[in-house]
Amino acid sequence: MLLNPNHFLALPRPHVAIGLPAGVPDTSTLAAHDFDVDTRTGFLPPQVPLTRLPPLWEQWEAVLEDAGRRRIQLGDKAGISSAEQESSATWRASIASLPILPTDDLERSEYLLRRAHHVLSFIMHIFIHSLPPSEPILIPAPLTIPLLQVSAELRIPPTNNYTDNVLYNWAHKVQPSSESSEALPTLDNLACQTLFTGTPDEEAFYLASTRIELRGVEALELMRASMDELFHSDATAERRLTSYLTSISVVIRELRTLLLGVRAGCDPEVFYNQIRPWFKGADSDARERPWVFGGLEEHPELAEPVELSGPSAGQSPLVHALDIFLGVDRYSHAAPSSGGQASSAAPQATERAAFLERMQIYMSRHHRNFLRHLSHTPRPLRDFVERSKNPALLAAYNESVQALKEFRDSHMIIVALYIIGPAKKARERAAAQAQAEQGTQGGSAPPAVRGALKGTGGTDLVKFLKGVRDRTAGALLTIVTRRAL
Ligand code: HEM
Repeated sequence: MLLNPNHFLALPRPHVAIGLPAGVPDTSTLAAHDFDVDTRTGFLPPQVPLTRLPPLWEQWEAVLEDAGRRRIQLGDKAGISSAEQESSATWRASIASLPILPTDDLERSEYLLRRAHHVLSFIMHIFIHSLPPSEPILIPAPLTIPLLQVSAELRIPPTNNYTDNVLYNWAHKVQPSSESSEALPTLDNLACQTLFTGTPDEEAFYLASTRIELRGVEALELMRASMDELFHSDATAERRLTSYLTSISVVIRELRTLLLGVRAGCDPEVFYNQIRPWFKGADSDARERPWVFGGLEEHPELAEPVELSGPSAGQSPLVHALDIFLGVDRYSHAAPSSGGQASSAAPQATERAAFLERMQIYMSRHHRNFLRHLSHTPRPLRDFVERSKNPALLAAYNESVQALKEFRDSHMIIVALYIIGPAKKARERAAAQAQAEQGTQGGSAPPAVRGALKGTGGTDLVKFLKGVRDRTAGALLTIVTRRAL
């Protein structure tokens, strides 16, 4: 959807470095003045994200479409045919021969920039992961320069992220009737715009997150209402907060059901072997090949990127918001100085805090600001609940924390099913193959399956996820009633 140039949203975007003049609202997106959090769709944009860039950048769209048409395969796919390899090489060569398209006119619109990041980051991941494993990763300038320019404008790294493949990747499955003019996304009418593999499994994987974001809107609304009550901090506020927290725990339990629902459409083996490898960032490449961004020497204004993790639902602003609102962030991934029951696991806690803070770099700057705003509230919920000694309020708070802990329990089950199990099978296959080839290539497993399992965000995933889950449980408050004092 392209906006009429006279529309207020088509006003020039604020300069990324200078910002807005005093008193001028940020209209770069529909809800930018509210941290781009829509009251109806939360962190998802309320309208279908732009599906195609204007003709000036048509060549990028055509390259992405061509990748889908050719069904480009992973460069290290077992048994890749020479026809598939040739097709990949031809596709990659078509990128190298593109002109370096200017991005100046994209910079007038947040929507154009987001579509450009979506298209270019998908192309870059396909380029990199379709390369034969023995080849160095040299990304050509017609891709790197515009991607780095667009990323600098959006203030996010140049890799494919959760905004690209979930938040700004939705479409209607069935076109709603023209009367439903708003055409908001709904849980049962969702599809994706772009996929790496074209498989229904990949779509089901993204849509599990899309549904979680959408169902989470009610939790965001309850958080907002709770913050109003924290302002009043009286007996009525305690009563209302108790009710809001009870409702939040119901929503979190539904998020858990939606998370587990991924099993209905996404096969673990397909996910692990065909889908997940496209997500890898530079920090989870087992071969540790550096990603070399071509053309930088001609563009001294562009910095060599250092943040190169792949997409992860660890970049979901909703889950971060729940952590921050409930105050479990200080427990689930806090730096050791934050005190409380958290202080015993100091070094790992710092690592976790660092990871989750780092994941915020990959979010849209509006959502990042929202989380920062939430974490700097002068009236934190947890402190109020603790001080109140109101047993019903404490119980309702604990119910929400418990629900979040159970969400993370289920997340561990999903990770075991989708990563740990298939990785074990892959290791066994590799070992059997190595054994069969013994004498010619030696008996050790190939580097792709050796060592601790890494998340696409680059974590030692089992240790990391267990730690976050256990520390969420550690945020439960002990119920000491007023009468007992
Ligand atoms: C098949 C489905 C899923 C798999 C295999 C999976 C896997 C992982 C892995 C490996 C990590 C470790 C961090 C990293 O390095 O990326 C992670 C983190 C995380 N994932 Fe998932 N995930 C799945 C679905 C989801 C969904 C649907 C959500 C919610 C929108 C979610 C939310 C998170 C969060 C918030 C983290 C950060 C750790 C935490 O706060 O607990 N995941 N996930």
